Order: sequence, then C-alpha cells, then structure tokens
Amino acid sequence: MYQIQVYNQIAKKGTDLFSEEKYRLTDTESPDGVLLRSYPLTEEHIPESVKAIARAGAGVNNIPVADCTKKGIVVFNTPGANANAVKELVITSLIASSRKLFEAVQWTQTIQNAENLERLVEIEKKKYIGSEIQGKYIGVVGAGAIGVLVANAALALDMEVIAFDPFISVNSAWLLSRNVQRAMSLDEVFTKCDYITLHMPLSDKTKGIINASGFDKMKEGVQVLNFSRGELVNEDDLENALESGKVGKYITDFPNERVLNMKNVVATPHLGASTQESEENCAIMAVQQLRSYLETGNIKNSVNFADVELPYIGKKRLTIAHQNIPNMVGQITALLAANSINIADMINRSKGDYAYTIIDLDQDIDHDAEEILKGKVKVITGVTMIRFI
Ligand SMILES: NC(=O)c1ccc[n+]([C@@H]2O[C@H](COP(=O)([O-])OP(=O)(O)OC[C@H]3O[C@@H](n4cnc5c(N)ncnc54)[C@H](O)[C@@H]3O)[C@@H](O)[C@H]2O)c1
Ligand SMILES: O=C(O)[C@H](O)COP(=O)(O)O
Repeated sequence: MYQIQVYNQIAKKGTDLFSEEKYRLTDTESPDGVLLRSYPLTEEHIPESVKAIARAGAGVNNIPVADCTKKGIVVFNTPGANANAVKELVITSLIASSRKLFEAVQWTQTIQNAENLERLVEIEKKKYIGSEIQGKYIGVVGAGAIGVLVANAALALDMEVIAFDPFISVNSAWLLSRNVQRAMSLDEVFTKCDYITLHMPLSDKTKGIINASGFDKMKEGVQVLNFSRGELVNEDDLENALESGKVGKYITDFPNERVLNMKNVVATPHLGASTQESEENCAIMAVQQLRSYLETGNIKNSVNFADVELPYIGKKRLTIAHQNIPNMVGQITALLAANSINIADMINRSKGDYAYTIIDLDQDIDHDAEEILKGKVKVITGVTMIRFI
C-alpha cells in the first residue's frame, strides 16, 4: 500500500486514479509520495520515506528541488497541462487592459444610483479611451508551453510578436509560428515592445530579471504582464517605473501588499491555472506520473531526473539514483554478478550531475536478499537512492 500526502485541493478526476487497493491518501509521517500545487514545501515536509513529489502544475519554485535531487527524490511537474488556461487569461488581460476595461467596469459600478445615468455615461466615457492591440509589438519572454501559445495567439490578433528564449526546446521551436520574430537579447524586447509578457520560471538566475536597467530601455507607457511569478520583477524598480509613467500598467497574477499599493497595477489572485479543465489536466498528469514511478520506477516529466522508461516485465526491478560519475553502473552490475544475479535488461540516463538506472533482474529474490543487496549498493560512493520493485 502506497501512502500519498496531498497538499492543496487536487481535482478529483486525478485523485480518483489512485486505486483503493494500492493507495491511501492520508496525513502521515511516512508518505511514499507527495502531491501538491503551490503549497510551499520545506525540507521538514519531506521525510526519508518520500520517493517522489508530483506538482500538479508548472512552477516548482515552491519545492526544494536541489535538496530532493541530492536525496534521490524525483520531482515531477505537468508540462503544458495548464498552458491554455494561462494563455486565455493573458490574452483576456491584454485586451481588457488596453481598453481600460478594468477601470471602466469599476467606475460603472459606482453610478448605479446616479441621476441622469445614461447622460453621465456618455460624458464620462472619454476617460476610458483605450488603444487597440492590432499592429502593436508584444514581447514574449520565455517561449515554453505558455509562451508559445501566447505568441501564436497574439499573432492571430494581428500583433507583431517578438519572442526571447535562449534555452528554447526543440518542441517549442516546432510549435512557434514562423511569423514570430526572434529576439537575440532581452534588450531587443525592451526597446521594441508596447507590451511585454513574462513566461519563464522563477529561479536564482531569473529572480529580479526585470529591473531598472530593463525599465530604462523600455518604451514610455509600456504595459508589462506577469503571469509567471512576482519575484521575476524587482519591486523597488517597478514602483519607480510606475511612478514615472515609464510603465503604463503592470498586470500581475501575483499580488502582494506592496504591489497592490502601487499606481496603475491590475492584479488577479493567481488565477492563471484556475479553470476546471486545467485543474483536471494537471491532476491527471501528476497522478499518472507519480503512480508510474512508484509502481514501475519509470520516470516521465521530472524536473530533476531524465526521462527513463523500460517496459516493466521483470521478476524483480532494481532502481538506483546516483551521481553522474564514471563507473557507477559498472560497480552495481559487478555487485549483482558477484551475487550470481543475472541481468535481464537495463537502462541508465543522466541529467546534469545526477543519473538514474533501472536494472531488471532475471530472477525474483526474497526480502532478505533485497536487504543484503541494498546494503551493499548503498555504500557505493555516489549512490543516493536504491529501491526494489
Ligand atoms: N499564473 C499561473 O497560474 C501560472 C500557471 C502556469 C505557469 N505559471 C508560471 O509560468 C512559468 C512558465 O510556464 P510554462 O508552462 O510555459 O513553462 P515551460 O518550462 O514550458 O517554459 C518556460 C520557458 O522559459 C524559458 N526560459 C528559462 N529561462 C529563461 C530566461 N532567462 N529568459 C527567457 N526564457 C527563459 C525556458 O527555456 C522555457 O522555454 C512557470 O514556471 C510558472 O512559474 C504560472
Ligand atoms: O506554476 C503553476 O502551474 C501555476 O502557478 C499554477 O499554480 P496553482 O496550481 O497553485 O494554481
């Protein structure tokens, strides 16, 4: 029986995929797996029993991924599963903001009981003259699952689209319309664009990437949309840019007390992925990936380990996470040979400094033999996790 600790509300269509015979969703001190959305997970939430963490969503900045990697804990996310939901909210906000819709609706609510309401409407409407997005330049920073959809949708709305992504994946490059212009630097986006929309992950490298030096280069009155993470933007510099009018509007899905008190801010309560469709897509994908890992050791869509897939046919499977250094596989297979265990099949894949190996044994072995082998493999320098399935 696998124990799963669930944080956040996860769509039932996903959690229903945990069969009652094999899984218990429970508050426990020793879970095998963790399932969550934006819950801020700290090391205390990750006891030694945890084998994998599945994030039903894209951003993993709420999970101590580097620590997990060192312990051989596989962290999954659900790439693209909520991208359409975010795209639709970005495009809605882009148009609504350009047409001053947020302010206009807010004002209209205040005149419910006004005298000569219809006349007042005709007089005051000049305050809410907007601008059209057709023909305007939009810069998409980060052309991943969401950025690609936003860029293509903006093109379909007759905008000029420039995308910047120095690490674009082959898949994203295939999906991006050929009419999207390629920016060779962030500065190119800053200097050319009337709208800038952020779609890259928050990391040590991207924290505060939008700051005074960037704002200085931007067009007067530029509108910045941030449906990625608040910390990508330096708040001191944002405040100055909004005060001076350099940034005409900051549209963010990540409000905090300080940002809400800044001028010309439009904020939504982290709604990007909050559609029924997206919540279900993310939950289903996260549960499928977690189940597959717990039951077969196969890895798909992990942020800290490479995809590793070997059809599970074996009598006994050995999975090992280890450092990506020479002779790891050699030492492990030598150990099996020394114990007269034949190998039926195996696979090894690496990602950065860490690797993962699956070895299918030609024979079943009992619990005692497993424990003896585990003890011997564990002491090999560089091994971080060993599991028999
Ligand atoms: N508002 C919401 O509810 C919501 C929903 C989903 C995702 N998000 C946020 O959006 C982010 C992007 O999501 P996604 O699904 O498109 O992820 P993704 O991994 O598919 O795409 C991210 C892209 O950013 C690029 N990138 C990384 N560093 C960059 C840099 N310095 N400059 C330019 N590009 C860079 C990557 O190469 C990648 O192509 C997530 O990490 C998350 O923080 C927010
Ligand atoms: O990174 C994400 O997927 C989004 O920020 C959505 O977060 P949520 O699942 O908490 O809505």
